[in-house]
Amino acid sequence: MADSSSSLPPLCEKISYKNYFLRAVDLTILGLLFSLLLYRILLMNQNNTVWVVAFLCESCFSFVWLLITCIKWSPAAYKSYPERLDERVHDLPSVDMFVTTADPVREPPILVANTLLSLLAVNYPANKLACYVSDDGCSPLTYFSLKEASKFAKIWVPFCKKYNVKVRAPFRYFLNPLAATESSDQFSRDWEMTKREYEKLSRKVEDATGDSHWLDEEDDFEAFSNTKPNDHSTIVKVVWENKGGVGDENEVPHFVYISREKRPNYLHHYKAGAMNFLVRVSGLMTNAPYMLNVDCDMYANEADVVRQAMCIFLQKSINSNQCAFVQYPQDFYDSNADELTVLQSYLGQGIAGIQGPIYAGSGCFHTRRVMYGLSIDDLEEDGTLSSVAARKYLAEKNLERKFGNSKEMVKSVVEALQRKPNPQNTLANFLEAAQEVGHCHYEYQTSWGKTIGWLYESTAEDANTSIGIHSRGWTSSYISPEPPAFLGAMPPGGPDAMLQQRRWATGLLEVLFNKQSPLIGMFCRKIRFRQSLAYLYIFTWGLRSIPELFYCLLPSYCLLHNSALFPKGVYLGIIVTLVGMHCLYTLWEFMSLGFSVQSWFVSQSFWRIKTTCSWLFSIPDIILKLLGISKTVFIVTKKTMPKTMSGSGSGKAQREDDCPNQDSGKFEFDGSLYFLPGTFIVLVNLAALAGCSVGLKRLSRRHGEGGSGLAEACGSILVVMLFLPFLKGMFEKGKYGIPLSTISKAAFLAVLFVVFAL
Ligand SMILES: O=c1ccn([C@@H]2O[C@H](COP(=O)(O)OP(=O)(O)O[C@H]3O[C@H](CO)[C@@H](O)[C@H](O)[C@H]3O)[C@@H](O)[C@H]2O)c(=O)[nH]1
Ligand SMILES: [Mn+2]
Repeated sequence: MADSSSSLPPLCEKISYKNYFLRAVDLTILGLLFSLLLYRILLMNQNNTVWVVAFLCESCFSFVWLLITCIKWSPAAYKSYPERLDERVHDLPSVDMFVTTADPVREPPILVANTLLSLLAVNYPANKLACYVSDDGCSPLTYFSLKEASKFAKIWVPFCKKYNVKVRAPFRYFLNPLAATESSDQFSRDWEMTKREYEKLSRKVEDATGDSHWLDEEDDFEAFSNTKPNDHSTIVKVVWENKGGVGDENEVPHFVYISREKRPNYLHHYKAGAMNFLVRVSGLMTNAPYMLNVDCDMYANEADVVRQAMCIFLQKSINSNQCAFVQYPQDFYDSNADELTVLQSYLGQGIAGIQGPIYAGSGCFHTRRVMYGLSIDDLEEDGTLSSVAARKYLAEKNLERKFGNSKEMVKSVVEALQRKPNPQNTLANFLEAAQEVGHCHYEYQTSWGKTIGWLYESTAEDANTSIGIHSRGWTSSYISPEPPAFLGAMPPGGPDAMLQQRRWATGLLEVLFNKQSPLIGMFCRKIRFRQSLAYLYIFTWGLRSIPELFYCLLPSYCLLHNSALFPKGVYLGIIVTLVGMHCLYTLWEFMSLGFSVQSWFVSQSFWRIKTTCSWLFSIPDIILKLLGISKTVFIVTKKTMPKTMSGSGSGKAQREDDCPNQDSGKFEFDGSLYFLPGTFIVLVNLAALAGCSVGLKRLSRRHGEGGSGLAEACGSILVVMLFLPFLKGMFEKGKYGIPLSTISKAAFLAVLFVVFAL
């Protein structure tokens, strides 16, 4: 498809950055950590258990830093040139786009509708696109909203394409007032009309939310009567079919709504199960070679997203046949995830320089054939199936056993594996087959979720599927365009964020202990060694809660017990330099991406809070799962439609300025157990500091005799500063205040701790 003559400029370039200064900084920090460990070993027999505990914690931190240094060593990213695509590629490949939603209350249907509209309107021939929305909530309201949205799409899509609108999610676009200067009469008329129509759509959805009369009035909703989210038959609705489309500007791509069968006693595998159903239905209907998937809140913020990804897949010179997926970073329109953005930017680029970024669950283009289980060795140079692979995959018996007992499905898999272009079909012809592949028992004893499609056995289906792909030898690519390609929402600091972090940490630990574990793959699979280390870094997030928790308690324990935590004399310099360098380094990372000092501080604090308060719970979760006592669950994160956005801009500025949040950085609390460890840490450190200011004389007298001193007191102050949201929370009321019950439990534990330490 792509013209490979080398005289033409490339569709994309891989940019590798080698920064020797940063490498030196990473190594210096590592060196300091190792000298600290050495110092502890040398003085081990003169000191007590605290010394050993500190040594163990610091060994964990050093190991993590060693992993980080390896990951960041040779960062890379891709730059694509979508404007060159048309002259180079005569026949663009088709792309199936998937959106998953699961709960009409936690995921407002108007938000899902906006994501859908942004995808339907991307800059790509409409006859090459199809959008499938999977609704695990089986909600007539979601269906109604999406159906109305698809009617509005007939106005919205041509409007976006005619005026080359930048942001194609209407709720975002219409926040900017019409600029009087640059608009023609025709444009303002169209703009006003489109805005009115969007407002009508929003109102309809809002009205329908409170009232379900319309449900009984239309036959179309019959499929939803007497259904429960966890008990209903498969629903497949071809809402809009782009019949005989030629890809012109006024066309709207196909749009199909699906909801797989659910029964109370069946495992449904949450999002991974939904994704596999999406793969099957789209395989039957359109069978595009590439599949984009986004979470329901992550709208396309850049009209060229599909074209940019295709630049990577179609560029011959960069081993495009080996690239399994193209991942865009997850960016957010609220400022609740600055720390995640920074982490993605540095670690993401680092991993991109090894074997390729980790699939993050949203904003990713996958290759259908790879999802059907192919390994890198199954392909010839030119991308066709090798004869061995053809025998292995295309035998009818094998196909049915692996992909399930549907003739149509097997046929579509064969076509996909052989890269046969799909003939233009009428989507409605496949309704029956689509119903069949949505049955609860369809996947029974097949390879779905085991080696094919999105993999089960972890609530972090993204990382789980990702390591599966890299273990089969594939690479992946990372593009981070400006403005960001997709924007979504993150919950603010509080119970929802804790819940989400716990699910991530538990899900990642599940992969560490399943058969995909990087610990096994490192030696016997086609995954690169440093790539395994990158996975190891992420999968061990949950385990890090233990040393972090201990380290937050150590300064206070030492103050109370009057024993030394940190080295004495000139050796104290090791700790001081370490802390200082780490602060400056992370601060630089934040500021060079355009974030403020305050955002850096809030993130440092949030990182401590999430490890000790949320990730900590992933440990009992995983133990209970490994013992077979309980299963892990996927609780959907609550998403809210932002109301207070205005102005325009790009990139980082666009994210923050548009979302002025007076309470940003303010932590929310409730009575859940998540907030007990944090409150306990603050109380214990306050008690130690209070004790030490009362007994200051004792402190200074003992100084130099191996007891605690100023360094331990500073350590304690630092911990309290990092847990500042908790300190504030003790004096606040309402959702910003820590409930009395949590404070009393923490106080009780703190008293025990003090008595134990004295
Ligand atoms: O049973 C379920 C549960 C969830 N979802 C969908 O999965 C997506 C992600 O769920 P969300 O609650 O937004 O989770 P987050 O923690 O915000 O998502 C991150 O983490 C998940 C793994 O834990 C990944 O699947 C996501 O892509 C990634 O953005 C949403 O579109 C949901 O509708 C389903 O379709 N079915
Ligand atoms: Mn989300």
